[in-house]
Amino acid sequence: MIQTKSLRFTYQNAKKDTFCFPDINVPSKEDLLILGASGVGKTTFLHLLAGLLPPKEGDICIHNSYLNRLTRKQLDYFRGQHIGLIFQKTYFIKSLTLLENLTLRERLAKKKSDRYRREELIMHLGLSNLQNKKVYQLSEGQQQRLSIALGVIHKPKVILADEPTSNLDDINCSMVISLLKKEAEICKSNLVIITHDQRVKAHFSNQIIL
Ligand SMILES: Nc1ncnc2c1ncn2[C@@H]1O[C@H](COP(=O)(O)OP(=O)(O)OP(=O)(O)O)[C@@H](O)[C@H]1O
Repeated sequence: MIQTKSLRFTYQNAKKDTFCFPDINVPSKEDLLILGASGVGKTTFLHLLAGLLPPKEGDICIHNSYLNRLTRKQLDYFRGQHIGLIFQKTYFIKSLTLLENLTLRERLAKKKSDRYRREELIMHLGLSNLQNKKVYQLSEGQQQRLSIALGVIHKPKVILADEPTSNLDDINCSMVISLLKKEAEICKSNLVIITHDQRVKAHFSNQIIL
């Protein structure tokens, strides 16, 4: 469950006015697509939901925890445990294998190593025959699927994806959306996607425009 109320944010030293974001209320296991023109503040909003930026005013409540009331340390812990972030560009450790990157992500989330979960995820994402390859040996599309795996390996309560399809052709765009939806279903998570990719609209009934 994700709820925000009267959320406002200003970048330090920025010329732009304060961002005022609409209130959202996403019940457990539901999805939300956030659309909007370039520069309107989509990534900023996503970073607020992830606890990466502190709001100037307002509340962000995720599964009964108010992010704006947590200390920095509590917030880092909460994010590691409960938030799955999928960025447009993911920073892997390219000299490690796909499997080693996943194991490392589990450790950083302070989750128990779960071999079954790793194998399940690798299989769902069609990466089984690549698990021992170094990341630099993977194609762009394979790296994109690994970035989804890294975002959801720890079964987060909320999956936040920033423009996950913008560089993809139509076939890969549909595949990435259905993989994200499937993982959200398995993890019983909320899936929130921000995009200006109009192709994604058809896949989500719950949408807002910033
Ligand atoms: N760290 C920062 N400091 C100051 N201003 C910033 C910072 N990050 C973003 N901005 C500004 O805030 C505005 C919103 O940026 P944001 O990245 O949230 O937009 P967006 O809707 O995600 O855009 P796009 O679709 O192009 O990725 C932009 O005008 C941007 O220049």
